[in-house]
Amino acid sequence: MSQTGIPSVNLADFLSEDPARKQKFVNEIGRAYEEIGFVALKGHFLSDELVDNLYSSVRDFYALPTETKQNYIVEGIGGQRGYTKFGNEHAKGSKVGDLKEFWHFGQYLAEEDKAKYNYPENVSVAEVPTFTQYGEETYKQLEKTGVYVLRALAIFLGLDEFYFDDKVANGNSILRAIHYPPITEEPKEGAVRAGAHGDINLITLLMGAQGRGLQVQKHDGTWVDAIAEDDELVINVGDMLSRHTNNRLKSTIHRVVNPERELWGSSRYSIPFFMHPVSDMDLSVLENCVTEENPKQFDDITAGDFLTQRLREIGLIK
Ligand SMILES: O=C(O)CCC(=O)C(=O)O
Ligand SMILES: [Fe+2]
Repeated sequence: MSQTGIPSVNLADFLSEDPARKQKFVNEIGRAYEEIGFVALKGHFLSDELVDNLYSSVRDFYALPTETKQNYIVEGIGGQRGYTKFGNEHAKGSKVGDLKEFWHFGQYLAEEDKAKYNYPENVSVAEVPTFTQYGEETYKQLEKTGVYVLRALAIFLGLDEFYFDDKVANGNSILRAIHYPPITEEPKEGAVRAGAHGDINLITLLMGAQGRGLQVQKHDGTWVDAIAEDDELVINVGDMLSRHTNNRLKSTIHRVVNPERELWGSSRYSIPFFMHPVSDMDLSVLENCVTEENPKQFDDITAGDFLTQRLREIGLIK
């Protein structure tokens, strides 16, 4: 167990040559996802040095004047690359904007694949070149970590181990560097740093859950803090994977609460990696996840159509 009731797992078990250790990881993460939908994971591919370097360039970027940051807003792509300003995104079903600004890095395609996927180009920050560089390195290491997590889940679900590999290769994943600025006055209409929501994607790998703030809702409706240890990523199931598995794996509602008043003056930084498949992945419920007790719960849809629907619901596409 990590500090808070979110089960801890170690990817080194899955990567070991010992089949019993590998299966132990599969069982642990699978059971955790059938229950709380979250784990804290050690043994990932990010070095401490890369994490520190990325955070310091993230801080440098957000310290730029607002007008400079706004030069990096890309119109017409629902905030999928570059900068999104404070208050723009709200949780599905909520009317008040979250108390955050963020930046999106997207997939790094080889030149010859660009026409096939038609993703928006990544944006470089002239004032903080290291932000661009460490963002790309982190994107690739988190993507690699995510591929192994999905392999473990494929085994757990009784699929071929490599079932997800070609669905996430060149996928529409997003690395989001978030800044929750200091709170200067009583937030309007109960606005919080991040309103209660489920993530849209297959799985989310979150750097930066070390401080208090992130809370996860249990089946009984109560909230528990999710606080990771220094070397842990918090990894949760998103709505795409929950749909595909007919809700056998749970996309659990979570939020980021405002700190107590004494701590209003401090920022929170966090960096989730939203792992998406390619847009044409069929998210239709897997046959082996339909049983008499759990009949098919979701209509057939592709990942691309599901994403568009959800970006509208959270205010990123008008
Ligand atoms: O800031 C965090 O810890 C979590 C952010 C989050 O849940 C999200 O952006 O989807
Ligand atoms: Fe989230």
